[in-house]
Amino acid sequence: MDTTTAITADVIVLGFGKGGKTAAAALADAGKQVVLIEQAEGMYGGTCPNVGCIPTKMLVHYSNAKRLEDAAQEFFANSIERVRALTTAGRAANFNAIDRKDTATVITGSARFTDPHTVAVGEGHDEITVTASTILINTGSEPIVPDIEGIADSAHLVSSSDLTRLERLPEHLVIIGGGYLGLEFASIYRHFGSDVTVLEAADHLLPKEDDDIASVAADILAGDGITIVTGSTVTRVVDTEGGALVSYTIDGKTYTIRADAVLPATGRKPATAGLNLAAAGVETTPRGAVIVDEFLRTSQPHIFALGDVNGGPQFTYISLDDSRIVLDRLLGYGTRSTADRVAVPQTMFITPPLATVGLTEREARGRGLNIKIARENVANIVAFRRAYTVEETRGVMKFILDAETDLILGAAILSIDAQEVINTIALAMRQGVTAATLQDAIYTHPSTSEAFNEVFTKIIA
Ligand SMILES: Cc1cc2nc3c(=O)[nH]c(=O)nc-3n(C[C@H](O)[C@H](O)[C@H](O)COP(=O)(O)OP(=O)(O)OC[C@H]3O[C@@H](n4cnc5c(N)ncnc54)[C@H](O)[C@@H]3O)c2cc1C
Ligand SMILES: NC(=O)c1ccc[n+]([C@@H]2O[C@H](COP(=O)([O-])OP(=O)(O)OC[C@H]3O[C@@H](n4cnc5c(N)ncnc54)[C@H](O)[C@@H]3O)[C@@H](O)[C@H]2O)c1
Repeated sequence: MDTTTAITADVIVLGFGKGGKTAAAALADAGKQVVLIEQAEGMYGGTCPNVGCIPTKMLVHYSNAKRLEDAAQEFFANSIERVRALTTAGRAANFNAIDRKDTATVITGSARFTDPHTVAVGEGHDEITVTASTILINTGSEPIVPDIEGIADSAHLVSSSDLTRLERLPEHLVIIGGGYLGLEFASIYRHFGSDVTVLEAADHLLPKEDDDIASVAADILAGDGITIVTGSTVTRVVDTEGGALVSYTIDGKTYTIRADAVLPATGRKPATAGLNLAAAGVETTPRGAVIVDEFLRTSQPHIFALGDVNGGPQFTYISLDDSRIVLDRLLGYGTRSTADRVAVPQTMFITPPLATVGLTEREARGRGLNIKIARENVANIVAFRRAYTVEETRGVMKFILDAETDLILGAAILSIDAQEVINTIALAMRQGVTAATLQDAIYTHPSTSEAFNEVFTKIIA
């Protein structure tokens, strides 16, 4: 007897990520029958509000609020509890925002394709199949656990998700990889009171940034007591009664450190393994990313891929922008594309945060551009009084300017409020606003934007 439940819809959305949920809501509001399939109840709303941006940024906030007299473990546990409250509320709001619509349904279970128009959830008697003319893949990405002897079986292995809900503050956290994720957690856990070691394979930290910016960031992290070991190859993790022993080599010499918790932060790969994309005829790269064109169409024109799963930059706002492109194609004029993106900023939420946009000096010189460089340390920018009022004068601001047109080609801002003011710079770059205009603008006082009144006069090259 066939007990499979078969549903027909207009649109299936696989995964509750930023792009998928935004598109699902808009399509349902436009009268389409939408089925959104999410594999885990704990992930309604996707990575960002549950185990990504939101809990980590709340942990940045709490870890920075900790005073010397606060008991580390108690303060940490209270902070995690507040994070749990916020993520729980967010999850319910996200679920209701879709499932309460008359034309939308959320199904919970892991989805896999059975043919180009059909997706199945569950097994045997519990199987549900959904067929639709349009399918959006928005299954995100998952951490890469590096191929290091003993790491996968270690009882001390933790994921980034674990670090947003741990019950006990680790005494010593070892982080493998000094990228966005690794350095944010290094900063958070160090401020809560853990000893933190970052083992980075590259010869120096933040190799994509200019050396002058990377070295200020490295000095700030080291000044906060984070041990950063660059040029290191982690070879082995061995569990002992006293914790995990993590061995690494530098120039052929082996060192071993003890850890309560070991976080691999060596990148995230698109989450496509369980989707049975072959049944849909959807092609992937060797890394498992769904191959898309600039309109986010896959090798099957009725199937789109949004967010981390399509191998683009792994940021929530990129997934959101992906939804704008797909919605424009499904409900609008079909002209919007990834090629429209100019000056997309990013922020690493260490303390203070490092926000960047556009070209680095190295990239600009590599392209043979005629540039000038404005740069000043935060502590030396007299107009930046806000930094003194909040007692955080660490950092640097750097701008790469076109020497002929005075247009901004790139920026690196390592300072308080960097995550905010970088958006002004990105807007200026998109709108063709010159450095002189930003320098002469009226800003509120005391504010971080005021630094622009001065920093553009600090031409160093
Ligand atoms: C710790 C951390 C901190 C971060 N901080 C920031 C930040 O500050 N700012 C920022 O912009 N970005 C940040 N990011 C990156 C950001 O979270 C991601 O780029 C973004 O969430 C990706 O969204 P998405 O739409 O691609 O999918 P996701 O939000 O990842 O959602 C995909 C969903 O699909 C589900 N799924 C997977 N497979 C299946 C299946 N087979 N069937 C059904 N459902 C499935 C998953 O459970 C998940 O809920 C952070 C990431 C991490 C891990
Ligand atoms: N604030 C944010 O926007 C934010 C925060 C966290 C994560 N994210 C997103 O999540 C993605 C994943 O972050 P991530 O930090 O894991 O990846 P990443 O690619 O940013 O950094 C990985 C780092 O690990 C190093 N590495 C790789 N293999 C190694 C090894 N075997 N041993 C030691 N070091 C090794 C790399 O040199 C690199 O520095 C990022 O691309 C980012 O887009 C964004």
